[in-house]
Amino acid sequence: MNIQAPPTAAEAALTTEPRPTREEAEAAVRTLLRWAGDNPDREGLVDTPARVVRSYEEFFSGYHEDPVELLARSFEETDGYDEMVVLRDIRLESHCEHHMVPIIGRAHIAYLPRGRVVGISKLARVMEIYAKRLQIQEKLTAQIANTIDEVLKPLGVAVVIEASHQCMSTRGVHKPGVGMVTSRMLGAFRKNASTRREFLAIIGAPRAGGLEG
Ligand SMILES: Nc1nc2c(ncn2[C@@H]2O[C@H](COP(=O)(O)OP(=O)(O)OP(=O)(O)O)[C@@H](O)[C@H]2O)c(=O)[nH]1
Ligand SMILES: [Zn+2]
Repeated sequence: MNIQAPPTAAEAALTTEPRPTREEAEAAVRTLLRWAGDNPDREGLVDTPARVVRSYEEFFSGYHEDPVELLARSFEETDGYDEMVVLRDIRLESHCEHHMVPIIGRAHIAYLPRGRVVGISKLARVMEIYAKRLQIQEKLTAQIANTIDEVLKPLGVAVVIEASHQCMSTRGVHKPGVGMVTSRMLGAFRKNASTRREFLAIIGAPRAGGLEG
């Protein structure tokens, strides 16, 4: 089952191209090193293309994982627990799709179970899968909420992300300490103001700055 948003025409076109080999990826890093003005053959840089490619495997591992499969295992034995479940302050590390530099912050994920609950680590893992792709924060927020909603079919889902974008702090406009806050509220969290307020009170006020660490 694939319930993710259908790929755009541009994404679909890219996925039909064969994945480059490791050697091709390393050669691309070598080109960037030369373009930056350095000598890729000097001692300190000779292993850098291989290191960068290994880092990319880690940063972008989310393209090879399926968040739907992850959430498939859920539990019914909850003695009728029907209150909000909130995972607060989940460390978030992603990369912006415009500049390929880090987005660092935290996510808060909540849902209102409809009979079934899921292992809490799985909510953080869903976030990880989408975070380990090239992202904009709005899309990341929506993807996490939509996947939980469509697989678990709870009474409601809420996702809030607070993050700082290194493309805004270390380059371009150079504004460190700026926090971007995005949210996606579905079901009861969207329709019912008191449910939303309860969630927002639990996670506390967004903290601008102090997100880079
Ligand atoms: N909405 C949104 N914008 C983002 C996100 N990450 C980066 N951006 C912005 O994407 C925009 C890309 O703008 P461009 O003008 O194409 O690129 P640029 O010339 O590098 O822009 P500057 O960053 O302003 O120097 C910038 O305004 C970034 O701040 C995100 O998660 N969400
Ligand atoms: Zn960026």
